[in-house]
Amino acid sequence: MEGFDFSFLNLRFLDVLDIILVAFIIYYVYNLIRGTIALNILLGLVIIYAAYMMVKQAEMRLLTELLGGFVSVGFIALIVVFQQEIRRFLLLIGRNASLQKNKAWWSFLFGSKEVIKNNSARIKPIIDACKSMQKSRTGALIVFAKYYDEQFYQNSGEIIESKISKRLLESIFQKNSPLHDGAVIISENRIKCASSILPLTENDKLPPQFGLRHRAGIGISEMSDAVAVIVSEETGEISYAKQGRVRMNLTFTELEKLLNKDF
Ligand SMILES: Nc1ncnc2c1ncn2[C@@H]1O[C@H](COP(=O)(O)OP(=O)(O)OP(=O)(O)O)[C@@H](O)[C@H]1O
Repeated sequence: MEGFDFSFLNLRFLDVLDIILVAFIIYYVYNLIRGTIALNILLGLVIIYAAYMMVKQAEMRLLTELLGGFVSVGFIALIVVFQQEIRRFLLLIGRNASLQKNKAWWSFLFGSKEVIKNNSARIKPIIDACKSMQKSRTGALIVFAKYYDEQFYQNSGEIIESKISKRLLESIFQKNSPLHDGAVIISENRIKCASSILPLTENDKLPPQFGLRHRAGIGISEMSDAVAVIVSEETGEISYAKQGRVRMNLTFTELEKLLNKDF
């Protein structure tokens, strides 16, 4: 029996590598936009492109002309529509490279146990503040930004530039405080600013009890490399938003683990 003839494929090692790298990029981009509104937009664009290819094959001239118009400006449209995702993608690549370097040096100099101890010391005041705000049903939105875009965050907020402290966090979010509305932004191990107004997510599949605070936390995690911790004023529940996805009803052990990983 004759076998299949694959000689027409004429694959070189570099072609295989090429395919693996493209698959890796597609997987990475999919992971980045999974669960966000960007995935729907991307699907829309893929459908338009597939329709264009079909009408072109079928030689339907009017439709080809019409859809061709979209496709020819496709690259620019992609940049405009996915401006925030591209920005997040580039930030992640850049930040990951430098963070990995720092972590490696830190472990080399002080050993990995020291890293964990150091992280716990940083995170403890935040966890303690969340515990106390949960108890007193004080709503809070705390954003941990790996890259601190000063202009963006401070536009609407008040500059704080302070060491992270439980009492400071509690006082900011206290209902009578003039700074309690909006988000506190933590970056580079400091409370950078408070009362920051963030972009709201447009995700329409969120639980109905999610109001503006949750939407703002999820929104910032969609458009940047930041993660957000949300303490609900209504229920005291702790939620955690990362890359546009949200984990609800966290215990403090879970919150500590997540912050240890991401912050
Ligand atoms: N764009 C925004 N950026 C940051 N914070 C915001 C924004 N919009 C609203 N907030 C904050 O959310 C608060 C209103 O929260 P809302 O009750 O709508 O949220 P929620 O998600 O239902 O949370 P909760 O469970 O705490 O009620 C405002 O007082 C303000 O502090």
